[in-house]
Amino acid sequence: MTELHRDVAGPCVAPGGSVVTVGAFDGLHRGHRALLARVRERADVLGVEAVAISFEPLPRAFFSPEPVPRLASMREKLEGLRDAGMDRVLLLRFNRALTAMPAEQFVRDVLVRRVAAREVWVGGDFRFGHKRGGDFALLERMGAEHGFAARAMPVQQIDGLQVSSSAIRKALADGDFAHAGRLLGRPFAMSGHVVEGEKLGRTLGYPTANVPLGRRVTPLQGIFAVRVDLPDGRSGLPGVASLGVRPTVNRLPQPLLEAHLFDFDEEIYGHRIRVEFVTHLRDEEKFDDLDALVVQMDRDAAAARAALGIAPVEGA
Ligand SMILES: Cc1cc2nc3c(=O)[nH]c(=O)nc-3n(C[C@H](O)[C@H](O)[C@H](O)COP(=O)(O)O)c2cc1C
Ligand SMILES: Nc1ncnc2c1ncn2[C@@H]1O[C@H](COP(=O)(O)OP(=O)(O)OP(=O)(O)O)[C@@H](O)[C@H]1O
Repeated sequence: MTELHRDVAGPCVAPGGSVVTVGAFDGLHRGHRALLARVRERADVLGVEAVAISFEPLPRAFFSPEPVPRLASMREKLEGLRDAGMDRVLLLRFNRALTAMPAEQFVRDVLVRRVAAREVWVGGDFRFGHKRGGDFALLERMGAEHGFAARAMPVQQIDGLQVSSSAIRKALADGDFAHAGRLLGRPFAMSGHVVEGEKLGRTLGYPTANVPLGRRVTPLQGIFAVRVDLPDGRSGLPGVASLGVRPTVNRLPQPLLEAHLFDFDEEIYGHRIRVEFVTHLRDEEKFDDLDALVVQMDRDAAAARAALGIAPVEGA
């Protein structure tokens, strides 16, 4: 069981201490996973806890006047950190108080007092604390004083470029799913619970599993060929999905993910599904009427089948 903490007060790890890493960890890309694997490995060698310290909301989103798209929801991040073998996750509230905290105080209060760090692993260019005043050199200096070792993880690169959450957001915004997948080390996907829709989709010939994304700012918009995993273990089910505000029917205040699975006729309300994005087919459009929308949905479904390498429907 991974333990989760949301505040900075008081010690929380076993007396032996911990091997710890710190960062935003949005998307858990190849760089993050290499770092977390090293933390797990070193914690096993020392016989102590493996701890990840992260922040919510994402620091970048806290500071940006523009909405910053997220690669993963908070829940997906926590699941990913657990799957990477973290014994404990400190998910600190990224608020004014935390941004005002000088780097030295973060080291003393959080790394030393709260998680009793024996080793701290970060990427070599990692910055932290008020006005990004803390860097690797500070960790080394303060580690010598407080009895922990600062360790720099070699930067993970693909095609000579540093793997980063920002680079993945950009690749997705450009529709370059292949590049995003290379940086992530797996295809980009979103998970969520299926809720009931207006049931108009089935009258149009395209029943959809509707997955609300809450206030999450998504890095994608449009119509996609997708593969869907169900909680019962069935995976890679082919389909076509729309992620948008549905301007034709009734414009929604928040984007909704809707997936139509091919040759599938089951109730999956309430199930948590994972939608993997394979190809961006087009942007969302406002049609004059539902007939025009259905003509386009037929084209989308055919294009998605082709993109997924499945035979076209007879007579279509
Ligand atoms: C393949 C596909 C393409 C879609 N394209 C658009 C679109 O371009 N514009 C739009 O307003 N809605 C689009 N939608 C959303 C439909 O309007 C929506 O699925 C329909 O209203 C059914 O809603 P319901 O699931 O709440 O019944 C698309 C849906 C699918 C499955
Ligand atoms: N490519 C990488 N190789 C090794 N470590 C990395 C890499 N990218 C990030 N890290 C480290 O992982 C931790 C979490 O990184 P964080 O999510 O804050 O940054 P990021 O992935 O570079 O995202 P952003 O693009 O938003 O800055 C930090 O310690 C960071 O230095």
